[in-house]
Amino acid sequence: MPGEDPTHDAAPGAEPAAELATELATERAYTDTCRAALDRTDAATRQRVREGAGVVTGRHSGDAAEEGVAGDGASAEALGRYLRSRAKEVREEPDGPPFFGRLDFRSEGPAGDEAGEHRGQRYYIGRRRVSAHPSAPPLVLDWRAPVSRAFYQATARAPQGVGSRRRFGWAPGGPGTAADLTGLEDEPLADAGAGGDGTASALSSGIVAEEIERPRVGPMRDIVATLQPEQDDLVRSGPGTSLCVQGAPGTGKTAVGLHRAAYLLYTYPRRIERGGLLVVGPNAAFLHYISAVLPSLGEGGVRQCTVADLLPAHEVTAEDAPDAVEVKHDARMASVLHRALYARVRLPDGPLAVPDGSYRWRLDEEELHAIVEETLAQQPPYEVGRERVRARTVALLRDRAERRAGPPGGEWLRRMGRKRELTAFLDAVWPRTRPEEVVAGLLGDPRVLAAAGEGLLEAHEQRALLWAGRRPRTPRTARWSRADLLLLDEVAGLIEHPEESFGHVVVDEAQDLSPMECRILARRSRFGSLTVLGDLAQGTTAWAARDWRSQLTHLGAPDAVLTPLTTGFRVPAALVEVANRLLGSLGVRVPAARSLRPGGELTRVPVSAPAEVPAVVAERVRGALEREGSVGVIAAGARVAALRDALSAAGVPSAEPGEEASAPRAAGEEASAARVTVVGAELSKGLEYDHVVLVEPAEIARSGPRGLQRLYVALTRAVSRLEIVGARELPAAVRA
Ligand SMILES: Nc1ncnc2c1ncn2[C@@H]1O[C@H](COP(=O)(O)OP(=O)(O)OP(=O)(O)O)[C@@H](O)[C@H]1O
Repeated sequence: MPGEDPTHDAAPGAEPAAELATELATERAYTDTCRAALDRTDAATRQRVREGAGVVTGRHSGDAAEEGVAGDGASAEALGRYLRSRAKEVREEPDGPPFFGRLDFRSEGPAGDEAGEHRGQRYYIGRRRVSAHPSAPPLVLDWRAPVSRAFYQATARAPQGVGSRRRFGWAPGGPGTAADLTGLEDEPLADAGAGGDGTASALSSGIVAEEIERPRVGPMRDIVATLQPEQDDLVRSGPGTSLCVQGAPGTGKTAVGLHRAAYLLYTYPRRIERGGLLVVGPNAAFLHYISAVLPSLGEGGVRQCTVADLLPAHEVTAEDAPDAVEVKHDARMASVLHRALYARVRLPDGPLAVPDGSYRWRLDEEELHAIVEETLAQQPPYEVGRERVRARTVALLRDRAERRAGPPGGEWLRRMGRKRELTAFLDAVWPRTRPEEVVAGLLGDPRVLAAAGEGLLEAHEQRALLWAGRRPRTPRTARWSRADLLLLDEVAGLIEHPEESFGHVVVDEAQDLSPMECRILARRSRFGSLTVLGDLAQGTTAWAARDWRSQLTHLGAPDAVLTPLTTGFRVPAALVEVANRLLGSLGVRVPAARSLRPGGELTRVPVSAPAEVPAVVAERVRGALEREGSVGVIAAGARVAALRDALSAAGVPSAEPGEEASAPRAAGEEASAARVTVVGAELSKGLEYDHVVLVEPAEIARSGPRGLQRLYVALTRAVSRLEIVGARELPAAVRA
């Protein structure tokens, strides 16, 4: 492995062996200095947390850096919170190399001028800032600091003042001590004069290539050491911009989204941390897979969940027929629910008389009409609307009173606002309600549904929605289905804006969200921005998006900047070629992927009889286990359980996605269960395995209306090898 050999043949600027050995010795000594500083900082942070107060040695050099001495109660509380989370991080932050890169800025020549204040400076770049003392100049800069940008962006053509870029190779998985530093590569930039762009130079780096080729076992890793320029551009876009990344499989969408989250938290801590940052993924296995990335970047406090986790916490005890599910996910339901809710508002049908001591104030029907109509026209949240009607009615009363006896005091206004007659009036024109009442009222009553759905829902769609057998007596006893929770959340959002609103939301596999699911996220990012990640070609749900603009509109970010990523870091060229054959049959227009990784092994394993498939799969898995890395068996969902049993019977126990590390295993089985995962094509989304055994692709292709998309997902999970096992013919769309 190149990384273990200090004399490995490094890219441009490789040093002769003796010089390299000297350089390595110097860098190892620097590693020791950094480690000692890190140990001191961590010990000091722990000490400070124990003391519970004091000056924070900000790890952030952005505007959080000087977050300081607690003055008032509020900032003391904030400081306490910060210290607690900092202490947690110190415990959680894994050891690892203290730096992965070095920049040497030029001191002379035109590039030296370009270097500006960094002229002649040398900077080490790592996952976190390292300094001997809070006020001492940093030994290592955080990768997110502004100057680190040049590490990712400088090229021979546009050196940005950088004379030379150094990359470091470390023993994989090691704690990052001096002994783990195994190699380095220098890339001269400023005097190269011509040739090369960022991508080319990164790819001629043995250290980058090795990182990309490294076998995958366990959860996803961060990619800070090898971020590519176009990825870095996305990662460093500001907090006010919503982004949408249309990325072919393995182009690093997920990685980019998570690194952007880390970047935003570092650069805009007040703005982003106050609102909170949310990462939304498609399922628990995926969330488990990505769960280690942000903590490895020092950001532990980010909420990572599915859309369903954000929904009201009702127990799901009913199941919908597929046609009902489809209507409930449809964007039209938002309008239907809006109508159903506002159908409760009634225009006043008479005057209002409010007693005040021995006197009675009288408001005319027309005046009251105007109040209700104007409030409706302003479209406030329902609950706000009710209070607005109350306030405006009281204002009318005040005008009356003023004309008669001069301005009344605040106490009088409060008394009027609480009058029984006024509340009765409000209950009649703008009654209080709850989401459960509105949704149960709609789905339980054909007349209510017909009125709210008129011109929006076809008769057969209304029939699909109606609770026939399970009509509850009260909303309290209603049995809710999974899709009903979407409706409840929608209505809750119409009644009152959700309390939970995030400063930034990263949404992965966003093509799969239904309009109603998108709206759940839109409601929770009203004052923030979004990073929307996905691939239209991988849309496998019944409602998957076919174009980004409408999806972005549902997500509340119609103006998001749409950027394609097409350079793949996972799937090698030979396998991308097979997957790309499917693109024309998927009903969407997306740019094809091109792989950065040459090679890849594709093996077709025909099986003579369907009954023999499981045994052949077991045999191939056993063969795959002889090589390094993870093995994924991907099949149509309905086949997964049987395959798992067959593998187990053949002595190759496997795990479910996300369970690899904790899979139960008998003596002697350690390696297999931790390395072999059997997963349905649908659930394989976002995951990757070094070796994929793809079982009966024809079955996957026929598994429902988005079967070909599911097959496209399955075909793009392999990092190195893909074996296609099956008794059936390959689907026509993938045949060469
Ligand atoms: N710059 C990079 N350096 C090293 N590895 C990278 C880089 N970019 C992406 N990768 C790796 O490529 C693989 C695919 O990345 P990721 O899962 O983020 O892609 P994706 O676009 O979300 O894929 P999919 O659409 O299939 O879910 C991961 O193992 C990731 O770590």
